[in-house]
Amino acid sequence: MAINCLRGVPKTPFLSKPLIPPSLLFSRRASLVVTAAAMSYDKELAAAKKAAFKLMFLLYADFGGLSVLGFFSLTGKVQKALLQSDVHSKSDKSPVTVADYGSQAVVSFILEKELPTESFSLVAEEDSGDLRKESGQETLQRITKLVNDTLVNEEAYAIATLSTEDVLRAIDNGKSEGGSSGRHWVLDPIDGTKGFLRGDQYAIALALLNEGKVVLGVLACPNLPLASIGSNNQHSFESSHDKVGCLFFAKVDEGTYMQSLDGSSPVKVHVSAIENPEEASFFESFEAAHSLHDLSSSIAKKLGVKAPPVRIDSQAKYGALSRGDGDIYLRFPHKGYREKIWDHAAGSIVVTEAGGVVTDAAGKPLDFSKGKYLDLDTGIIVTNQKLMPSLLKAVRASIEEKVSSL
Ligand SMILES: Nc1ncnc2c1ncn2[C@@H]1O[C@H](COP(=O)(O)O)[C@@H](OP(=O)(O)O)[C@H]1O
Ligand SMILES: [Mg+2]
Ligand SMILES: [Mg+2]
Ligand SMILES: [Mg+2]
Repeated sequence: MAINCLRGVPKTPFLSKPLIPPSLLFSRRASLVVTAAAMSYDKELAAAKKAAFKLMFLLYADFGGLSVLGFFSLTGKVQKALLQSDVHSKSDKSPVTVADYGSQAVVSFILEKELPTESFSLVAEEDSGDLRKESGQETLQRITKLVNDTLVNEEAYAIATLSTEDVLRAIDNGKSEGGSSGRHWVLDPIDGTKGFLRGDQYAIALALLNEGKVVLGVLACPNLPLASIGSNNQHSFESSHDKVGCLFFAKVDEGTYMQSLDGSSPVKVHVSAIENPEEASFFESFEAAHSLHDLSSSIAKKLGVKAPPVRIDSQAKYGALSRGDGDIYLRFPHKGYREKIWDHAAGSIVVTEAGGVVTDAAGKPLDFSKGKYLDLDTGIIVTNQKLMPSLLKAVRASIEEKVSSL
């Protein structure tokens, strides 16, 4: 497997925390240390992974013929074809499917059930507006069936079949505005809906914010091969016979891990160690409407990157970068577009905990504390620590050139 990784599972953080020195006892700092030590986010991570794995099994394309999962393989394929045909248009003309709504309802429902003692705040992409209209009733029925089918084996939740009203409520849990205080879950139920519809890459992206900082992220990429997707490997993932389906997870200060669907142990992953830009490769959106491909080309050229861009959808780019499949991710939306936190929260912690750096085009860290939008300068750039200084220089020079040519 061409992945830069060490085998192993995360250590229990409690064991590695230092004892509090007596001089700090009863001080404000001591209480902060205690609070930090108490925040292992183990329960939260387990709940987030449970929801993401459930959706992966439901949505993934193929699993390389593993006999033990043969049943899932067949139903998954049929299920996915049905879900891909069920597409609607939102008010901003972007697509939304029964899978987007269903995934949001399932994640919202599982988090609430798994973490009953915590106050629950969720900032998520979809809302129930269109589903409450007369024209949305048929779609709502299909979403409700999908959610019930997904939760059917959850006897521990002691739930009867969910009604359409239960499903609408679960979707609307995602209406929180987020912000700089308290805890907020951030969810993109299907990131890269266009990739999902094409049979290419997409992700279920779930993160937890605490006091405005991302402290945990889970990125499920049902179509991402376990093997590296390097620059010479731009195939249709649907037709690949390699094993597909990767789940990345990260907690603050504990590194990033990748897990497959076959029940094997998580492996620790790292971003690439490449220092020479000539050997580097870069990722960008498949959709030219989502990122200025000409600006990325100009940056790559200035930097000396020789390989052609690897164009893939969704936060699978962050996942692939976190395991060293590529070295740089460039994202420059067209003028006027405002980035949303759910498009970057999970991906950014997956990359930073794997040793990478995520900033805006001015080199500032992304600020997730301002509500549902990211307030940033021009674009988002991601790479390893070694390449960042020269990348930032190339970004500045290319942007200046672009501005002076207008
Ligand atoms: N004009 C635009 N510019 C930049 N991003 C856009 C965009 N329109 C939509 N997007 C965002 O791009 C995301 C997909 O990113 P990528 O291009 O990396 O696949 C979409 O997520 P959803 O598919 O969850 O709606 C959407 O939030
Ligand atoms: Mg969308
Ligand atoms: Mg998205
Ligand atoms: Mg989405």
